[in-house]
Amino acid sequence: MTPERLRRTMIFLNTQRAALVKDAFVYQPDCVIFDLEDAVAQREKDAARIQLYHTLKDLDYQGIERWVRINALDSDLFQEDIRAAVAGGAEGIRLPKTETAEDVQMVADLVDQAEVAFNRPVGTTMVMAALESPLAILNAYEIATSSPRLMGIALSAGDYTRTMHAKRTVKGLELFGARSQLLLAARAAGVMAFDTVYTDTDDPQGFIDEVKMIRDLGFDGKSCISPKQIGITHDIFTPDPKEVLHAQHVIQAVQANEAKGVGVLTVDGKMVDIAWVEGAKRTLKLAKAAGSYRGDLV
Ligand SMILES: CC(C)(COP(=O)(O)OP(=O)(O)OC[C@H]1O[C@@H](n2cnc3c(N)ncnc32)[C@H](O)[C@@H]1OP(=O)(O)O)[C@@H](O)C(=O)NCCC(=O)NCCSC(=O)C[C@@](O)(CC(=O)O)C(=O)O
Ligand SMILES: [Mg+2]
Repeated sequence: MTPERLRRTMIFLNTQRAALVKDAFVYQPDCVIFDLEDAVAQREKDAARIQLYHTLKDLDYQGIERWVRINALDSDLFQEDIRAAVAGGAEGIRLPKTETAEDVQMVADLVDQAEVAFNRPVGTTMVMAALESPLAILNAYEIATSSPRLMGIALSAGDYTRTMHAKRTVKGLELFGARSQLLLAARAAGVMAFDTVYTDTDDPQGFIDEVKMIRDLGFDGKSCISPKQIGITHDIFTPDPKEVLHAQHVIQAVQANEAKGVGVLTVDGKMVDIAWVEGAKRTLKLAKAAGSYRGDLV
């Protein structure tokens, strides 16, 4: 249930605002998230859900993956949100404020029922769990392994810092433990890992620094709130030509030397062995997906 594709950017769209929703594909994010939760005013929830259904049915997002952030499980809205998302044909559902594996399993059961009710292929709608509290972070591995529908887990720092009584800072020390635990859980479970939104849209340097940091930590992508954040994130997640060349050298050299019975060697002045090959392949996959590598090593 984790179709391999790039998910470097997932931009939130307030489903209440038709103008945002109708043009979002022009910014070319990897994914959009139609928000029915916190961005939508309480009295507009039903209108937003109806708009969501028509958007999913009628607008061509040109291959951009469409996710729906449903309302949380402590509301009386999420069941109808799931039905509208599945009926409209969304690729996935993002569950906010996920706390336990059972939360995901309950949503997965409702998705099963909706797929049958609306004649969608059973098992095709993905689920992503947003972890927004200390309990969620402590349960990260159980959540990450909770369902075959689960594509990935995402950190949500706004609610996480609120529930931790922490202060959101530019350097992000307050998120270090949560980011590490979430990543460990995602990698151990074999699902994707997404970092939280950066809310200061007028601080490009702070955003750049944060995206570089989360890329280096190992995240697959970032939740975004503004079109300004999409190009920056894609650029940072695209390996530069030197990295692409080095990755090719590593794969070719390790393969050639393996045949000669040599395990460890020097490539471009750096020691490498078989352990470096997977990272090199990941670099080439990212470059290939971004159109900057056209070779056949991956
Ligand atoms: C912040 C602001 C109001 C600013 O608007 P402004 O209009 O002042 O912005 P400008 O920069 O002036 O816009 C320039 C041009 O881009 C267009 N444009 C702007 N934003 C766009 C967009 N998102 N998609 C497409 N288009 C867009 C705009 O229409 C204009 O187009 P045009 O007029 O044609 O020039 C706007 O961005 C916005 O609504 N963002 C999404 C907010 C949202 O959904 N929050 C909920 C999710 S987070 C959360 O809940 C916390 C979380 O739960 C997170 C977790 O779970 O991970 C946790 O706990 O941490
Ligand atoms: Mg939140």
